[in-house]
Amino acid sequence: MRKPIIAGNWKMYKTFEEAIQFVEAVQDKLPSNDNVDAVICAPALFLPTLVQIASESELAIGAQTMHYENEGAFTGEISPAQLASVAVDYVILGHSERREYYNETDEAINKKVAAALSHNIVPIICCGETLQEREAGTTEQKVAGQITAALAGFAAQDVEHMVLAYEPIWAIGTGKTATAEDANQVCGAIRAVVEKLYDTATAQAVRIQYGGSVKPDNIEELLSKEHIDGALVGGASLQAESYLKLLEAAANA
Ligand SMILES: O=C[C@H](O)COP(=O)(O)O
Repeated sequence: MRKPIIAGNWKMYKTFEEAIQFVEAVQDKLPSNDNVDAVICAPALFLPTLVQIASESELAIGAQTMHYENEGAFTGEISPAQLASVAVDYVILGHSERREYYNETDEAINKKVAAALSHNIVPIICCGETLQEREAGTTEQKVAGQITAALAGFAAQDVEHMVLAYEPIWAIGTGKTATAEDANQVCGAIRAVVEKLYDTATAQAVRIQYGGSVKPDNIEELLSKEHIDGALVGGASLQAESYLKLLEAAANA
């Protein structure tokens, strides 16, 4: 049985003060991490402070992206070594917004996954199709290609500690959620890709999140599906109350 993982992706929202208030508000109310892993991926600027505040709780802090080099002349970037030096536990890689606005490629994502693992940072690797791709019937082909590229060169024991996230691009921030059946079907297809690349045990161990307009009122149904092991959540992770509701639902799934 895979433990659910709920990761909030705050994107470019919240001031420093609001971020601190959020972590202080949730940290004593988290369900046990025997039942759910709780993660907040915050703007990079806030990471050291949030890690420090959350250190006594079961809330894990993650970044939203990073470079694959440990250091160098890359103005504005943040390195895996820098994230590790402030004890960040997770990093989102290959989010569709990074792919679209910052030209992040499958090749760069693969290098970032290797860099994250080398610093014991858990990568949350995103994949997902556009509306046109869904309508053209190429969803599974698209996500299989993205996942295969991201995992190139890794051993099974690396993969079982990664988190994969299926986010249909047309469902992000739009209020349009994929039906639980559709989301489960694509998450199942991703698991089948992992099985084909590795073996059944690895495919059964890896956790696959769904993301795209996940809210307290749809999380239960999504998590009731066989292949959905959690959620990568934007909007509904910004308020302490709704984030806690998502965690409760996952802890009781
Ligand atoms: O990383 C999170 C996703 O982009 C989903 O965002 P959303 O929950 O606001 O649709």
